[in-house]
Amino acid sequence: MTISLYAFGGGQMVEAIIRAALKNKALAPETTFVTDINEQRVTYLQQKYNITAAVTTTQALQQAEIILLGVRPQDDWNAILKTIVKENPRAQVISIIAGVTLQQLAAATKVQLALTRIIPNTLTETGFGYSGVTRSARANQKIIEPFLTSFGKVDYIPEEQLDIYTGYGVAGPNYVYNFFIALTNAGVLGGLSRKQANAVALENLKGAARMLEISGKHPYELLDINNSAGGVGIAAQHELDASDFAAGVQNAVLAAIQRTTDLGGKH
Ligand SMILES: NC(=O)C1=CN([C@@H]2O[C@H](COP(=O)(O)OP(=O)(O)OC[C@H]3O[C@@H](n4cnc5c(N)ncnc54)[C@H](OP(=O)(O)O)[C@@H]3O)[C@@H](O)[C@H]2O)C=CC1
Ligand SMILES: O=C(O)[C@@H]1CCC=N1
Repeated sequence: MTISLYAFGGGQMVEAIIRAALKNKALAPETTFVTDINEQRVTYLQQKYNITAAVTTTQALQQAEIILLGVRPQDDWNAILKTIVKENPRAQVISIIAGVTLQQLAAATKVQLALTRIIPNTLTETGFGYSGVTRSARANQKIIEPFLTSFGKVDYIPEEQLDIYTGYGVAGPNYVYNFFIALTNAGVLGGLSRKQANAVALENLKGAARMLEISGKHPYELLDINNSAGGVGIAAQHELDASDFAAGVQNAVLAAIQRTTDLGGKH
């Protein structure tokens, strides 16, 4: 069964959500509406997904079962919330805005909305990737859950963990993409073609993830299997241990968490 949706902001994340939810039949094109201050985005979404991506469609907003707040923390979500209170205060309102708390969202209106805060992952179409989710007391899990699970796995977490989830989990693919680039460049540096290096790295990435999943072994145990005495693997391990590799990744995650909190705190 599909649910009607009205999204404010039609950027990268909303597009990724809609693409997966339409594909998984949680949304139907005729009851999916997106509004964006950027008219080119509206036209693009309309043409690509056959949805009604209109600049103003008050009736659609009034009838939407779920309203998605898809703008950035720096955008005027206060004004959007006021519009929702005026047009459809009974809808389930889902905010994907990084860092902005339920309390901050609630403070923007006098009426208590059925608010849920989620931090979705751009891996929407893969079936992988967790959304961190925190519901307010008025949110209706039965209504929102089929929609949420149509674009990823759902992890209900305390709100104080959402910023950590954002910097670590949702920005998570960024760290993996960076590792992939570093690794494939190493293959090319060693003398493989770009095509070969990409193919080998992708298989290793998928295979190593699967090994971690099915073996139940700690990664140190898996490293033991790969490192023979006085051999190749341990020579590489020595260089990695002497480098800033681990600290670099950890500092990047901590910076992302801090940035999430800072962005929310600005409001
Ligand atoms: N990308 C990601 O991986 C993730 C993003 N998020 C969250 O999703 C939200 C959107 O991020 P993302 O999609 O990457 O950003 P984008 O910049 O791609 O999208 C935001 C869109 O909203 C538009 N916009 C701004 N103000 C308004 C308004 N008042 N009414 C309607 N539209 C408006 C912007 O237009 P214009 O550009 O012209 O200002 C832009 O098209 C953010 O809050 C972010 O924290 C959460 C999890 C992951
Ligand atoms: O960069 C961003 O703002 C989004 C939020 C978390 C990951 N990407």
